[in-house]
Amino acid sequence: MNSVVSRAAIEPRPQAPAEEVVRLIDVKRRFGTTPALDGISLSVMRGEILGIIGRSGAGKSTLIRCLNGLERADSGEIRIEGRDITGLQEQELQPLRRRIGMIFQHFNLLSAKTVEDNVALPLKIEGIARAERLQRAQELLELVGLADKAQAYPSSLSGGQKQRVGIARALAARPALLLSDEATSALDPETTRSILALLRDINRKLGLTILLITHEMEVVRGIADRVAVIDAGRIVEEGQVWSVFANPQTDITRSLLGGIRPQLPDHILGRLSATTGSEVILSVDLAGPQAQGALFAELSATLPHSFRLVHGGIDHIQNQPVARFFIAVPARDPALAGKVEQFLAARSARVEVLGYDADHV
Ligand SMILES: Nc1ncnc2c1ncn2[C@@H]1O[C@H](COP(=O)(O)OP(=O)(O)OP(=O)(O)O)[C@@H](O)[C@H]1O
Repeated sequence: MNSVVSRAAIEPRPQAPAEEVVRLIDVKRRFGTTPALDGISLSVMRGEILGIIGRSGAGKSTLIRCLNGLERADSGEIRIEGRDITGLQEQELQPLRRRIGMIFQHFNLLSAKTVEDNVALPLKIEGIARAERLQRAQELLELVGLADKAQAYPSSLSGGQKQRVGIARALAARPALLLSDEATSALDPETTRSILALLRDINRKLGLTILLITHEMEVVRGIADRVAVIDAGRIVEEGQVWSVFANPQTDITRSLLGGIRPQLPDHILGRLSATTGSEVILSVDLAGPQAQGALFAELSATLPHSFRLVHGGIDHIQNQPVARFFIAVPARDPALAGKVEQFLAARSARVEVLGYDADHV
């Protein structure tokens, strides 16, 4: 991964650590009878990466368009660096828009311009002299690992390289906020990881604030500090990424997490019965020190032969262990599953009885 960041490339302004770059208060936007945004309140602090995740139609694009002033909110406040933008005229919005850099799913590069000219374009619009803007473009291309592609045209670049150019261009005018609109959705998993690592690297070293809109939990997991889950124009869940992964509170979040958390294998799920079987199948969710695995050794010592591990694993999110296991408890002693459940719940595990495994021998 080529993501060595030079501090001089962006020259962040030193700021108080707890300053809000973005604040939304009860923002509403309706299209006919559809409430695209139905009372959104949220903050993004300077230097933070906030992931906003939701299914198709949840309101993500409307939120982005309201943030960059392309769409007007019907009511509520949208503050960028403390300034309410909701009542501003188009002319007044322009300098504020320059405080927001954007990267897009399809990169939006100008095909007739070189990489260097694409990156320098926001500075040209600002009226910066050519020599100065090309020097800045060169610094930024070094920042994103593409110093040797300055004279290339976008058509000769891979998707990952095009997005690196997009990131360099978004940073050209030294924005206070980087808005990422599904920026990795068109990329393969490996390229996605390298782009997320680059964004994380820039965020850590330079304190860049990032608001990242996505429908993929993998993206949130890879980069965000905090996550807000949006559904039908409302934030239905919000918190530290590891904590939301460990203990999702809504069905929407659970369904968005579905693809990346261990699930009971289909062949076992398919034969579960609600009433009878040789084993009771339990899911066990753990976070923090209890997720390190010692809990099952303890359970085994306290209640010998009380379970077998069926499936699952330990993940690490924001350096916190987050685990999900599926265990099978013999059903011949009807009280045993209850004892196991009690033992685990007393040690902060979230336990759910999924059913009886009818066919296991
Ligand atoms: N210009 C518009 N006119 C009418 N309805 C709209 C308009 N823009 C958005 N909507 C509706 O508002 C709701 C939210 O749409 P939005 O595009 O913000 O969702 P999204 O989360 O970005 O979805 P996707 O991931 O599919 O882009 C949807 O029901 C959509 O149909």
